[in-house]
Amino acid sequence: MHGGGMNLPLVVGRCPALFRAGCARGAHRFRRGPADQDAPTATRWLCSPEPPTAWCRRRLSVGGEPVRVRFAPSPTGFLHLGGLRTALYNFIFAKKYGGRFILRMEDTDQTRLVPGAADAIEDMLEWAGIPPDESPRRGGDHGPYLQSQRLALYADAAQKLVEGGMAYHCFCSSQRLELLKKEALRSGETPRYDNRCRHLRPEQVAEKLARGAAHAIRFKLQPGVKPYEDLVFGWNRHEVADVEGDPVIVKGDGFPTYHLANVVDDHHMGVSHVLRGTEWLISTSKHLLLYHALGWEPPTFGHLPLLLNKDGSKLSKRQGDIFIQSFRQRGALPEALLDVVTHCGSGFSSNRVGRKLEQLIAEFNESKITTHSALLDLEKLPEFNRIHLLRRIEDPESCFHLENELRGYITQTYGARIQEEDVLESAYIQRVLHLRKGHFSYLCELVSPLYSYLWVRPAVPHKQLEELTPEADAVTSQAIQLMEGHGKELTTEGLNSELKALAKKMKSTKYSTVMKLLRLALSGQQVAQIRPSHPIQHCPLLLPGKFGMVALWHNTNYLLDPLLMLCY
Ligand SMILES: Nc1ncnc2c1ncn2[C@@H]1O[C@H](COP(=O)(O)OP(=O)(O)OP(=O)(O)O)[C@@H](O)[C@H]1O
Repeated sequence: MHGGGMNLPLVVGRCPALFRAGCARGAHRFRRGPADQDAPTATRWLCSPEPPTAWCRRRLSVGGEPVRVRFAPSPTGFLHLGGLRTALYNFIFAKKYGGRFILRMEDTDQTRLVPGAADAIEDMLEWAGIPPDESPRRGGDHGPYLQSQRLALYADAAQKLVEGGMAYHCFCSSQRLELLKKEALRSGETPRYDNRCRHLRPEQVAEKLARGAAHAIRFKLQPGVKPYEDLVFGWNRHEVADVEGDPVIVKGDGFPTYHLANVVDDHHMGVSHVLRGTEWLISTSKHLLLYHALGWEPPTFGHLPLLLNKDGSKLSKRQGDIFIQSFRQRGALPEALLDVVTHCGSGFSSNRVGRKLEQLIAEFNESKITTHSALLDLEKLPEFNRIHLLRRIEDPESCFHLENELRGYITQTYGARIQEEDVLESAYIQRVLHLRKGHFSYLCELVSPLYSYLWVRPAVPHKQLEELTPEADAVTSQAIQLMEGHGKELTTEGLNSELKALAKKMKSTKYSTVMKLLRLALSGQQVAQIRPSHPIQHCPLLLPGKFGMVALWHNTNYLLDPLLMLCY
């Protein structure tokens, strides 16, 4: 199975034989070769012909050079869950190894910039609890952190490459490039630049530059790419010159392309580990050629699996519904979103919900990151959010913030309809939060029509109550007396037996009708709201179903008002 190696076009992955034999990182010095001619769909695994070289092999520099990782989004849209996942892994990696987490904005594609996106991305990282140590907003020793402000560095690097004969000016028009592309497609080949301008004589180049001819700069791809060890994918080598034309590194507008800019920035910013999405795996050999040509030591690379939509497509900035801020607006908590992006596997020994960031950092293990991408599962978000809301309610400081947020929702939703100002008081709101915790997934549920009785008196027509029983007035006035008599000392258990006794005294009203009547009068609800799927032992003052509202109103000193209404 492991034969001798030669120039193979694509090298990705681990040797299944070794992997099965227990080598976790897969195939040291093995690479995937082309499929056999007679078995085109099979994969042959071949020995790597050359041992990996030291410069492409730098390991985690714990205790040595500081770990510096960067999250480098393009502000061509807002942060989405896939980006959040990659940012989180960078953050965790930095914190685990005592390093620094850098945010760099890759804003060189000026045509696609979205106003406000750069700021919004940084806002969302902060909101998610994974703030960068260095960033456009925070600054740092290796700034500026916006690529558009680092153009001189790219120009220097490009000039160095041109002067060293490793890059050249390309004067090909867009029409010619388009034609090349069309011809390739017509003959069933992969389009690639034919490297024509590589062969221009120096005087031809000088003449064109002198008359101001439009041009780009292309990097000369050299054969003989060296293998490198990816933290996730193991040994890799992509003989890029065999399949691609020389890539543009500086565009006609003077801005660098991703390939040059990220190499130059990672070098000047002292980035030790590049952890980015797998879509860049194929480009890494190209980047290593650039490092080599510039005489720089490359960082260690780790390509992270992508988050995919259910249809298998990559999450994209063009999908508004997966933006972090839209989840935030809908009431999702950052901890719940972190659960969503870590729950789909990879990087942790186990898949647990409800971990705090410190636990994620402690449990992170980069050797557990898998190579396969993960499908985004948003169905679990409400449940994750419920768990984290419950935790926040139990923490006094977080509960105080929730209280304020909920007060905002109440005034926004009910405004002038609020008759009793007490419902806005801290004690009352906190009480509601504690009584209902574990029963709602989003804070705004507490101001939904289902819960309106908590904030405004229900307007239940007397006639509707009488439809339940002709003894409606008698039942309600006796219930009032009962509550007045006991005051705050009435427990739910006590109330339960008292109401049973009350029902017995009635001529034609069963106990169940008494409860229905009170529920309707107090809440405006025909049916009990407590979700049977959730245990209610956390809510000692709320009995399942029928007693819920009575106990709540009573114990919040809000007691008899709603019942009194019935008397008029
Ligand atoms: N779906 C995804 N899952 C995991 N990581 C992702 C995903 N999409 C992007 N990333 C990573 O997030 C980082 C920032 O990406 P970027 O801002 O370019 O987002 P993008 O969605 O890829 O952009 P675009 O939609 O413009 O292609 C990169 O390292 C990228 O690999």
